[in-house]
Amino acid sequence: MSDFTEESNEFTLSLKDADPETLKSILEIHWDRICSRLKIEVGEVEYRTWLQQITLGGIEEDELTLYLPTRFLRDWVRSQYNSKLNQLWNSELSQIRRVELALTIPSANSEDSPTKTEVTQENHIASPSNRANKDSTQPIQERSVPITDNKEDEGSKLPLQTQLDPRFTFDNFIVGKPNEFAYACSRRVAERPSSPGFNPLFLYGGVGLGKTHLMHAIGFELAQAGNISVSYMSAEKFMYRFIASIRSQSTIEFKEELRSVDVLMIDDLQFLIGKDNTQEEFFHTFNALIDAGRQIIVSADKSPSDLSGLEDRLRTRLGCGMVADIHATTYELRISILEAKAASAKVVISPKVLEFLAHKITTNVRELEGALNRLIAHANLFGRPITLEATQEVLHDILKSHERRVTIEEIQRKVSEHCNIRQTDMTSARRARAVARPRQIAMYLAKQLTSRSLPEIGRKFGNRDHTTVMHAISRISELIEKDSAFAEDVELLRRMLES
Ligand SMILES: Nc1ncnc2c1ncn2[C@@H]1O[C@H](COP(=O)(O)OP(=O)(O)OP(=O)(O)O)[C@@H](O)[C@H]1O
Repeated sequence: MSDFTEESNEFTLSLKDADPETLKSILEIHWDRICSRLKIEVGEVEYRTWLQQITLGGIEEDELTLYLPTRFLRDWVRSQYNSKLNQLWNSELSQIRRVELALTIPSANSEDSPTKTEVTQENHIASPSNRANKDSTQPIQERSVPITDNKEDEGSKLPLQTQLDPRFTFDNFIVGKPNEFAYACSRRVAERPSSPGFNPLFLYGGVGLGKTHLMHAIGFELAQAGNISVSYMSAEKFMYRFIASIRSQSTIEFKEELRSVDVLMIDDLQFLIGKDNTQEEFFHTFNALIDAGRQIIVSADKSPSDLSGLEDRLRTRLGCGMVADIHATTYELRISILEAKAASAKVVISPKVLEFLAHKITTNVRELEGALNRLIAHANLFGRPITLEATQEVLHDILKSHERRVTIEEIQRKVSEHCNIRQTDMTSARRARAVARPRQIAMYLAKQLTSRSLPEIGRKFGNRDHTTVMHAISRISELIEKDSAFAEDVELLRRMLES
């Protein structure tokens, strides 16, 4: 960092003279700052959908390369964010005059083969999000990322700024079994902050299930109610600001500012695990606010009692108010969320596509939303209807990461459920069409989705001969050819099983 002059926000060292390691660090620092700005400018959801997957490449003369994992993403980023990326890079480093967007894994003969000399492993730098995971256990003093995300030191930037995302309101939060309790508690706090029993409000649950959304919704509701000062920040931001205030000798102002708010919201508290000094500071702030009758809202990925690594006294106090968990989404909730989001984007998407997405992307709502946004953008960009085929093509990379091995038993169960027959009929001797046809479908899918041989499949279906399996496969293939409704049904089953 010695060759970085903070005042001029420019590197005294010429980029072309820098050794690869230094060059890498310089670009990483700037990329971190650009990403922070992009997040604010385009919003968290847009950022995660389109820009998070960008990785930093090398630089040649005045041209910097950024990589994207798929052609579609690259084209989209090129069409929507090219000038923004050029402008941000140029304002960060005036020596960069052009940003080139390329595909991550260039094949030797592809039209996307990089022409730059710098496309080497050595110069291929992970995106800040990837690196953040790796670095999360590193103490702040050892980080190479600057603790400010602006030219000014954060510590001298008080008063605190609250960045609430206007899209995260109660109105567009879809309520279902897994989140109804957390939603009700959040509503209650928004209506009557600092009520006994609800202070602090501790929201917890897995990644991307709506904790931040609910916190912002509470913040908006309270801010709209009038004279209430609300401060929202991630635990990470809290730490950066705290450390920056130490550096700029403005800790007293920082503390006073924090303690003057009516409502303090700290997101992703688990980040403070292992950061003892920041935890201590947070503990004092927490006590001062609660004692003064102010409302505190905290989110984390685990309940207070499971947040091992946080000091006991802090965990105990965090659990003293209302602790509300958000469970993993159910299929029904995912469908409702997709329907609501498609409706608000004023796009008609067939129920089959929504069902497919809800079956396939089960981990978190952020991913589900990102997938839907991508589909909508694709449909708008190319004027093509959103069919199941288009969905699979456009979401290729997302779907791939959700792929898993399917067993013959799962196939039998899913097909039985779908066709309304008993699972035992998959292995029974019954030959009535109502059971024989689903059994044939299951055999066909077993051949498609598993690596089992025909005799093995036969054995799993009540010790049938391999010729019976062969007959089933050819019969189903024939029907798929002839009957498009039947083909669609089998296709839906296949995609559900792959989810
Ligand atoms: N029930 C819901 N209704 C509508 N949108 C939702 C719902 N749950 C989550 N989302 C959306 O999913 C995205 C991710 O939610 P959010 O950022 O609140 O998750 P989180 O639990 O805070 O995740 P993290 O653990 O990563 O901080 C947001 O865009 C949010 O609007």
